[in-house]
Amino acid sequence: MKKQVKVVAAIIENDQNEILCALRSPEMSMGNQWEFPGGKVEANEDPYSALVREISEELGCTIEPSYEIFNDHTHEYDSFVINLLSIKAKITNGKPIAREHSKLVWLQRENLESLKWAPADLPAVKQLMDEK
Ligand SMILES: Nc1nc2c([nH]c(=O)n2[C@H]2C[C@H](O)[C@@H](COP(=O)(O)OP(=O)(O)OP(=O)(O)O)O2)c(=O)[nH]1
Repeated sequence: MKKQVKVVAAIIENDQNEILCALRSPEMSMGNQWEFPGGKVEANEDPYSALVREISEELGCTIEPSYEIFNDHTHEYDSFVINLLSIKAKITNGKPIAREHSKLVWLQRENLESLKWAPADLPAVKQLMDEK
């Protein structure tokens, strides 16, 4: 059976209604694809704590999650199965810095589809584009 991983991803929106998109660096697995920043949920960790931890580690800022799952999607890659939980969040302290990613951009919803997203993210991207 393929390895199963639970991943949380932050949909961070700013006051201009732009969404933070992050480009995975070539050194990361699934390099050069766009994602919502986040990472794997550790054992005995709840998704919201995992999200706050991952964003602090990856982007060096503090977020407040919305405490509801915006999109829950399971996608089968060639080598593993991902359960991706996308959660909306606001930055409460600091400014995001690409510590691990190649690039960070803020995009309006209608422009999200111009990026090459990790396949597991497409349902969340679509849901975001459809909601406004
Ligand atoms: N953070 C994040 N990861 C995503 C998204 N979509 C998606 O398929 N993934 C995948 C990429 C990675 O294989 C995994 C997340 O792990 P991670 O962000 O901790 O990445 P990592 O480099 O530590 O992973 P790995 O090399 O140890 O496998 O989920 C997304 O929107 N955000």
